[in-house]
Amino acid sequence: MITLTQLSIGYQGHAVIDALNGTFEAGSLTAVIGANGTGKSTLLKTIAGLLPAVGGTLSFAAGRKPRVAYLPQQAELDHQFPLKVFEVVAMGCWPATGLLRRLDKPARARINGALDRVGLESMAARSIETLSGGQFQRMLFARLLVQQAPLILLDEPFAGIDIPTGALLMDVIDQLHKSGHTILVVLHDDALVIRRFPQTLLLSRRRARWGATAAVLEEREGRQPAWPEYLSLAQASS
Ligand SMILES: Nc1ncnc2c1ncn2[C@@H]1O[C@H](COP(=O)(O)OP(=O)(O)OP(=O)(O)O)[C@@H](O)[C@H]1O
Repeated sequence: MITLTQLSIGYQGHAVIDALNGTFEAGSLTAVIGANGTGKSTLLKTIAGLLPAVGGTLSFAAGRKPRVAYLPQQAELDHQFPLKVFEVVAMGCWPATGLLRRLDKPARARINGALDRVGLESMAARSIETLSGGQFQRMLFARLLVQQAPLILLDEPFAGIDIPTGALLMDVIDQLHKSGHTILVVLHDDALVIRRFPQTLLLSRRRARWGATAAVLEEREGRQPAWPEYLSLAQASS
């Protein structure tokens, strides 16, 4: 679905990370992990087309970029906009219906079904300014369900979210994965990555590791000593 060839990403011509090579296969579910500042959000923004690549190429299957649904970190979103929950979820229909076309019955049914799926059926008429962080994220996931974009990019979707909401949203991600969407998710929770993400891209300042999650994490753990050196010495001298 997406192939990166010697891709350098960054800002104003300065690379944050250089020479990324690899492929996100069609229908894959990949966790993008790494320490703070290693370029995870930058990579998603570049794939979404919001940032130009600093160098190298980003190519898409069939030579055409698919429709993309991109969810930035919550902090980058405006929660104060004067819209109702239903209206935000209905935006997911725009690629199919156009901006000004009235929503037909099947479209309304899709929107209501998505609100139901994320447990917001009773909040359709609520103003989005009144939503909690978890409710806001549920609403955005309902829009993803309506949108049905082939490529889905999620930047830390569970940050600041309560556990039941996180579990529900992870199930929605699984549902989208099973129905064939290609999904990249930036995460900081290794336990979740191991349990639920078949593929991992680990970004670091030196080089990226890419592949089956168990192999990528094993390689990373393998590089770290089990105990810090000073502790081993202290034990040896006691
Ligand atoms: N608009 C910008 N202009 C210039 N540099 C930026 C900009 N946004 C981010 N950076 C820098 O690019 C680097 C990568 O940032 P990015 O947000 O992609 O990291 P990240 O891996 O997503 O980090 P985190 O886990 O903290 O969210 C950082 O050094 C950051 O300071």
